[in-house]
Amino acid sequence: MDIVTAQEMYERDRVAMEAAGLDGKLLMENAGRAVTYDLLRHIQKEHAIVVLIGAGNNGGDGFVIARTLLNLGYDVEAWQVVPDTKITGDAEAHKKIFQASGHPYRLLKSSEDLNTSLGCADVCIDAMLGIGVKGRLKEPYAEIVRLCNEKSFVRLSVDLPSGVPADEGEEDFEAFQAHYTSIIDAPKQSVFLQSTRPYYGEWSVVEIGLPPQLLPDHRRRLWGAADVKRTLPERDAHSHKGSHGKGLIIGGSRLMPGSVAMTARAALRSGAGLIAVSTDPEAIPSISPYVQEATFVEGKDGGQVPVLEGYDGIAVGMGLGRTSVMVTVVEQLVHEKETPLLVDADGLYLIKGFLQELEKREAPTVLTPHPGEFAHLSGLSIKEILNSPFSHSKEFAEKHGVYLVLKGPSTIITGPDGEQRVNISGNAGLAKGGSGDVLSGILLSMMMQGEDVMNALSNGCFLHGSTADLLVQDEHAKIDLLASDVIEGLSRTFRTFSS
Ligand SMILES: NC(=O)C1=CN([C@@H]2O[C@H](COP(=O)(O)OP(=O)(O)OC[C@H]3O[C@@H](n4cnc5c(N)ncnc54)[C@H](OP(=O)(O)O)[C@@H]3O)[C@@H](O)[C@H]2O)[C@@H](O)CC1
Ligand SMILES: Nc1ncnc2c1ncn2[C@@H]1O[C@H](COP(=O)(O)OP(=O)(O)O)[C@@H](O)[C@H]1O
Ligand SMILES: [K+]
Repeated sequence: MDIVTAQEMYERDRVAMEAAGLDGKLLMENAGRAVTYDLLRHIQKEHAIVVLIGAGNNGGDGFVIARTLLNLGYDVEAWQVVPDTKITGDAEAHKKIFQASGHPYRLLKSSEDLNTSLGCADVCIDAMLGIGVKGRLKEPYAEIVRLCNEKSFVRLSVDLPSGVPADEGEEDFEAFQAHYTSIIDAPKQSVFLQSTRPYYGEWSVVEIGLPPQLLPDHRRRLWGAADVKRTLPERDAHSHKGSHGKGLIIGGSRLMPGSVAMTARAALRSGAGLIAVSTDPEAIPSISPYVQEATFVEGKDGGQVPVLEGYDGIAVGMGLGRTSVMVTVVEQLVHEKETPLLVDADGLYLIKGFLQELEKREAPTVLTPHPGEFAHLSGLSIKEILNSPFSHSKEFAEKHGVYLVLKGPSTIITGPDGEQRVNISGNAGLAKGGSGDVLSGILLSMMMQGEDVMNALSNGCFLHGSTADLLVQDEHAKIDLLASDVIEGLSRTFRTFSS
């Protein structure tokens, strides 16, 4: 499913109208009706409903929604919150159809009148502003939004919660706090940002009849279960352990043995053929009982710098520490151009001095930072990253020729050519030490088994998160879930996808 900016959404509508001949009024009818039937899941027949209608096309959707609900026999009060002169174009056409259907609307004159009406409502449908919002809300919207947010009714938004910007990069806003948002055609960037995501509440996307083949491809997609089903490599009946990748994991130290142990076990649970671990010899006794299938490699001259040849993929950084020996290891990895490389945790700190050289690697380089680590790598502040994760990820990945997995509740995976995928599986049970180590193991394993790196990374992120989601449905709560539980839960997720 495509993820769009406001501009890209207007472009999709324009293509539908100009290239496919879909009339704007028809699109609005489609949108309004699709949203109505979606919202009905949250409305009961005995509910008193208020529909708030704003000045633009989002308000036009509101007239369609109010008409459809009234035609279906629901108890609806339609409030136009701007003067008649503000309702123009397709929205005005739908206002006329609404009136021709014999339905009355109320015009906002004072906020007291509206407040009385809101006081009697069970459900409030916000069709005030959508992707056309610019800057902070002006009156009367700002006051209405404040009134609505204080009420105890169910708040449902059309396309976007009014006031929420569609695009990343906007910091200064005030918005309707929806319990549920019915998104028209495609999720906007703000669905995935830390600051704007909470305003949407739960959400889903309704289809409005745009012609898929004609729509521009912005190469920014939400990666879902259907994509995983379509692209997850099948295990060939005639395969042997060498067919599924021989991986090397460099990490762990005397005081941090657990991280590399989890990465190795997660890689094996995700299908890697062979896993070798290069770690501090003192850490081996605590790692080996946890991953009996792994082997251990000794560095050159008995030291900690391993031989890097002979692997299908290498992961470095988990629990590695930041000593000068490790700088040498990372430097050699950067110069070892032919093996796919994944860098996480301490590895990300150590690789900063070699960023300019990554472009020269022939095999894929994957960096998996959380926002704090990305701030260190990029020199940006965490706030800047959280405000504009799409553009900063893209710029960084293109500049350094790397795959970037920017982790968080919405994880953004960016390729060196700027293509982006977003994963939203997972839950706050993953917000714990070790979750990232498990993800690294899964990603290493996926990269060794599939040819397409973007698919491998997107599938790995999805499987990691959806395992956590499955686990909190029955066996665990978000509070007690451990990273090691996710490793053991992978079997269940893989069975779901291979059945
Ligand atoms: N064919 C299509 O395009 C389809 C579009 N569809 C629907 O249309 C929506 C987009 O419609 P849109 O472009 O009319 O924008 P929308 O969000 O309704 O608002 C525009 C109004 O907001 C006002 N305004 C702006 N900022 C403001 C502020 N800070 N504070 C106060 N007011 C502010 C602005 O005022 P102005 O700046 O012009 O004075 C203008 O009057 C989209 O989200 C979807 O729901 C569907 O029907 C499918 C087909
Ligand atoms: N609130 C959350 N919702 C969904 N996924 C989350 C959440 N918090 C963390 N995660 C996921 O958990 C992992 C945490 O990785 P990371 O920050 O590197 O953790 P650590 O370094 O502690 O192992 C990432 O895959 C991230 O996407
Ligand atoms: K809205």
